[in-house]
Amino acid sequence: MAFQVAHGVECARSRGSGGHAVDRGVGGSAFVGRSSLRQASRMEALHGHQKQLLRPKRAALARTTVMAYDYDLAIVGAGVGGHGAALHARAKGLKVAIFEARDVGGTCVNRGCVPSKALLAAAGRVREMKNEHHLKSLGITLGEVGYDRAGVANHANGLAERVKGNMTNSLKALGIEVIHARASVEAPHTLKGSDGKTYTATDIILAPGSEPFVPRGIEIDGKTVFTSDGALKLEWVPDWVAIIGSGYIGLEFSDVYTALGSNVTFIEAMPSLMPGFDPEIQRLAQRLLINPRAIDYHTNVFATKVTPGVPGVRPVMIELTDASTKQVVDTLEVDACMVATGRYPFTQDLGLEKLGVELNRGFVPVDERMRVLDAKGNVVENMYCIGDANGKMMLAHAASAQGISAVENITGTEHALDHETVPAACFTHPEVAFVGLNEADAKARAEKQGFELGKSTGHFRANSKALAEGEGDGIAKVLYNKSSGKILGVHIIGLHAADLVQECANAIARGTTVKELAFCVHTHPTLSEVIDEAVKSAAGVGAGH
Ligand SMILES: Cc1cc2nc3c(=O)[nH]c(=O)nc-3n(C[C@H](O)[C@H](O)[C@H](O)COP(=O)(O)OP(=O)(O)OC[C@H]3O[C@@H](n4cnc5c(N)ncnc54)[C@H](O)[C@@H]3O)c2cc1C
Ligand SMILES: NC(=O)c1ccc[n+]([C@@H]2O[C@H](COP(=O)([O-])OP(=O)(O)OC[C@H]3O[C@@H](n4cnc5c(N)ncnc54)[C@H](O)[C@@H]3O)[C@@H](O)[C@H]2O)c1
Repeated sequence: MAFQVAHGVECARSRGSGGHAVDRGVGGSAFVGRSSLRQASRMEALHGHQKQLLRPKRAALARTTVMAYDYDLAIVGAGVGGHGAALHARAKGLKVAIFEARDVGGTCVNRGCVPSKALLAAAGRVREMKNEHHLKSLGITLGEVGYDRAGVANHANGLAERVKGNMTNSLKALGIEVIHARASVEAPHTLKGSDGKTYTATDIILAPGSEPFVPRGIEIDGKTVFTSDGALKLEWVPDWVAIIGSGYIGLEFSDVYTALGSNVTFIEAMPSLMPGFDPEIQRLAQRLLINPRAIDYHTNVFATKVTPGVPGVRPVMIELTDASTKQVVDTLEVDACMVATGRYPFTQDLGLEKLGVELNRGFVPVDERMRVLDAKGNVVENMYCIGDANGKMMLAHAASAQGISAVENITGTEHALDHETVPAACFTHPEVAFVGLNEADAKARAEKQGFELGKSTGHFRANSKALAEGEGDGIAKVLYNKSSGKILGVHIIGLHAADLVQECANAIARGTTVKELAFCVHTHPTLSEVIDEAVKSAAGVGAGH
């Protein structure tokens, strides 16, 4: 490790004040919290990072630090953010501990991305096999299609367990100490565990994630009124389910429920469904994901009171209040109600006030390098916050990218993640995905910076692969700067949009122009040619299959 290498001494292990393993330099001064040189070089060799041994920040510390810390890095929360940070820190040779109060893998693995995608995969197949018209167009006939609810639920929950196990094993295999306790900040460099112990570290990354937000007036009973936490268990498939909120979670679950035979009623506070998406994509989504399905909706209304029911005895009652007039306008009676109204940061008992930090609607304020800021806007030294808890972007891959970024900064390489290059996807059938600016924001930027905004569209209906699959619905819209050719945003709805958007995210990240992308050869016949069509048309490059 840089620390020991800089001193040219080998370290011996001893116990620190908190009862944790610490390393002491044989020369007498305590270089505590550094893993042994042997261990470190094994890890460095393992990950091919030897060249980073002499990091500027660590080398400087080596000359001055005599503080005794248990770890180089302590991470609070072993969700995808904390896990990503831990693996990268270990690859960089740091001695790492990670605290987890509940389940390794956090929301994404146990109550989010993983089980929801498993449900969507099973439900999607049911939808496809029940679509006689679609199958007939491919020349397929099928008998009656059914599904076993418990089997579908087991698929989702079994997968979550498996991924959780893999993540736990990966932490242990790399020598990362997993501490099963809730941790809170006690003082600089110091955490207090719910196990009663005190832990110290040179740097601390907070990654406590988020929990479902339930608006006032809504009573959750976990059976007839539930959040995504309850819905993912798929304990029953209600005949009629109201979904409050038509964001990512609401949309994905409307896909699952309608495929499995439920009727869905959306309740959305904003004037249109899917308010977070580009308006052109919204309109197409309405045509593909809402209108042909057993879905009705109420927009511009809040669900102000929800009273649980008793299945087969009493319905769930939902009071609707007009968002403009604030008058109660309707009461719905349904079998079940799913609340998908966003998530709140899980930061209440973190103890950050001890360091002068003021939470912003619960979110931990950070700068672009993920460093925590105090109430005066000053950096709190050695304290970072990543993932859902900082509110920059509530996505799994954003959380782990922020974790890696924080570790880069901790180990002396200045790094700021460009969130405009982070793609997002909603895994409905077909999928919706985007990266960068939406059209309104791109227009505003063009006006402000004085360039002409270009817009070019590729169509799934003109794509051989999509047509071969019988899935010719959808578009890919590319927004770009007409002077520089640089891509500002891409919005896709259509088959495998979530995979297609990656090429566009990479292009934005690298500053690739529409012309450069148009000269990159796209495989035929693949869905990637939908992007090819859009960028070729933008760049004035002839195409044609
Ligand atoms: C239904 C659903 C589907 C989703 N699907 C997707 C998707 O397809 N793609 C996508 O990108 N994102 C998806 N998300 C969002 C994604 O799950 C989150 O963005 C991601 O989990 C955030 O990661 P995180 O590490 O910040 O926090 P979390 O995953 O919430 O992990 C935080 C962890 O910290 C622990 N913790 C909290 N406080 C403490 C403490 N004081 N001490 C010790 N441990 C603590 C918690 O127990 C938890 O395990 C989905 C979310 C939901 C709810
Ligand atoms: N595929 C994915 O990447 C994915 C999937 C699921 C969740 N997530 C993440 O999880 C987070 C939470 O998802 P979400 O769908 O709960 O939140 P969201 O913010 O995407 O959508 C919430 C919706 O609820 C509406 N709403 C809020 N309060 C309301 C009320 N009282 N009555 C009626 N409507 C109301 C909002 O207008 C909004 O449209 C998101 O930020 C998302 O990033 C991502």
